[in-house]
Amino acid sequence: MSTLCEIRDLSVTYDDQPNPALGHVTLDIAAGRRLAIIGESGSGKSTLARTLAGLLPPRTRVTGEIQWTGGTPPCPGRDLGLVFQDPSSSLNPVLTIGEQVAEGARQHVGLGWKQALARAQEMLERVRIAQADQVLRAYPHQLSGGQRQRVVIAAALAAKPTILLADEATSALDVVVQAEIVALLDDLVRDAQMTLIFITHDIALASGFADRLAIFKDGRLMEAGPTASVLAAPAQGYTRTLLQSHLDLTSPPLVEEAAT
Ligand SMILES: Nc1ncnc2c1ncn2[C@@H]1O[C@H](COP(=O)(O)OP(=O)(O)OP(=O)(O)O)[C@@H](O)[C@H]1O
Repeated sequence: MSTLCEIRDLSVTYDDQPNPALGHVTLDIAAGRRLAIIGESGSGKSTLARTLAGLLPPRTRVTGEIQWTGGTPPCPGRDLGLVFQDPSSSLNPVLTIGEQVAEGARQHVGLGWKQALARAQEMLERVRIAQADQVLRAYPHQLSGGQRQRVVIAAALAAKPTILLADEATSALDVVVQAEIVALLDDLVRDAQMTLIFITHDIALASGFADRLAIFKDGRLMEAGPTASVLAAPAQGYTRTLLQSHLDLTSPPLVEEAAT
């Protein structure tokens, strides 16, 4: 298993803030695997995502190191596809779906419009949008929330990035659509052998498909490890609380001992 990136003692403090949003984070991200970054609101998950994508606001103070295999950080949109929580705000209401999905391939791969539109249709088919040829000509408001998020994923994949970073990508969707989108992401990254960084507050959702979990609280990495090890023997009381808060009479236990 090769390493995509080594994060060492990373601290990030926003310009107007006295305290760091992330403090002394050390974490390895394995290439071609699925890492879930888990934490409650304000724990620093999106800050980590922005740092990895090179999208922090100006004057943010960053200390520590991020070493990327290959030396240079990935270019967002080209090497690193981004999917955020709210598909409505990721899509431009006055551009067709085709234009928006094709844009990444045009801008980052240098395809002409005709080829980029063909790539867009291929991507819409890959994210299992029915009648992709017609959807190319549709506008975002003509689609459901789940379809819009599939479109955003298609746009993120249009330049064929090697990393997909999904920040609360399913949180705005209902539970059934959420499960479909997670299954889709899982299939897509397996097929293309991409690295998936899946950010969520939902440990149960993440545990279903991530290879590794990294648990954050108050800007600190509480623990990280293979999903099965973290579930079977959480090292931190906080992780145990997260796991136990997902146990109820209708869901199967995540922790073996909790079943007894
Ligand atoms: N642009 C910003 N300027 C100043 N402070 C910020 C900025 N973005 C985030 N913060 C602060 O940094 C801390 C971490 O926020 P972050 O968004 O990374 O957490 P999160 O775990 O992603 O939370 P959520 O799930 O609510 O998005 C919070 O205290 C937040 O208020």
